[in-house]
Amino acid sequence: MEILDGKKVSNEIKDEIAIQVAKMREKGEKVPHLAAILVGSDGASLTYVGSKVRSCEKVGFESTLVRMPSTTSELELLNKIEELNKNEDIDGFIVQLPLPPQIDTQKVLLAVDPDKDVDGFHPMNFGKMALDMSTFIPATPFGILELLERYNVDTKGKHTVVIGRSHIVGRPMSILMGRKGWPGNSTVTLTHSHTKNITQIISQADIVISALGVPKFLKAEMIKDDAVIIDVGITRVADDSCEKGYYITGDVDFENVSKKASFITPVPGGVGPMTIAMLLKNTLLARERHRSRK
Ligand SMILES: Nc1nc(=O)c2c([nH]1)NC[C@@H]1CN(c3ccc(C(=O)N[C@@H](CCC(=O)O)C(=O)O)cc3)C=[N+]21
Repeated sequence: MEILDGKKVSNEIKDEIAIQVAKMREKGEKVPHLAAILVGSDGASLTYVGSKVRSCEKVGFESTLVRMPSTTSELELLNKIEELNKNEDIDGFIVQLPLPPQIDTQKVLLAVDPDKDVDGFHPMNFGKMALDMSTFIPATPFGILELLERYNVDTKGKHTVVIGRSHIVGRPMSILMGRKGWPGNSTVTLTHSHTKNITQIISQADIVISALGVPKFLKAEMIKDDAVIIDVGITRVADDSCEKGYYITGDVDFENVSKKASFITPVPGGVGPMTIAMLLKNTLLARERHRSRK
């Protein structure tokens, strides 16, 4: 069994990006600028936005964090998005999800200029991704493809079962694994809460991508020998004996499943750090596009 080490690969990617940014600086070029809007102060969002800002500093990007109170109205947020859309110094920005209930998430994601949508959530980018991948691929699916590629995981003709059909992971992942090319050319089953006989379907999978958010949902007896396991689930479990007062766990019962799998991503240290690294890659792409237009 081989660990798909997201922490190691994300650091390699950040080192590669840092070298590119240093060259831009030497040539006196503008360096990439990533902004994030955080509405409210949800613990997990603060952690993730924090690591995004720290990663920007590590690779030499400019970064801007816009904090807005959890009482922010939809109109106030839409106005802020319009401001960032127009701000030529900002190459890409994200609106950290989830948003408070008074704000319509779909409306917000549609308001982001697709040209700055480094999350790849805008329908325009989703459509292009499905066509020819010529644009921002959502960071988590992009990170999974990168891991499969770096570890040379065979996906051609394999049966991939995606568990969970979220807009930001499950649905794009099912399209990307079924596309022409590698990693891809896989036969994909997208499962969800209405899927019948889900355990029977999972038992046939060569590759399982679990993006459910249900701790230890995937048990060893559910998968076949040598399956490739990608754990996207990241759930915080309160535990006072832990330093941070919680520990995080994935959808996969890692200890037992790893005894049967051929490849497996750990949580933490797997898909999570890759999400950050690929967001930086998308921001670099945005900068290169803006520079070539000048
Ligand atoms: N507009 C938007 N874009 C996102 O990409 C986005 C989002 N909203 N909302 C939430 C999800 C989740 N997400 C993660 C990023 C990093 C880790 C990560 O670095 N996890 C570490 C552990 C971090 C910890 O200690 O909790 C790991 O898995 O090793 C996890 C999850 C990005 N998301």
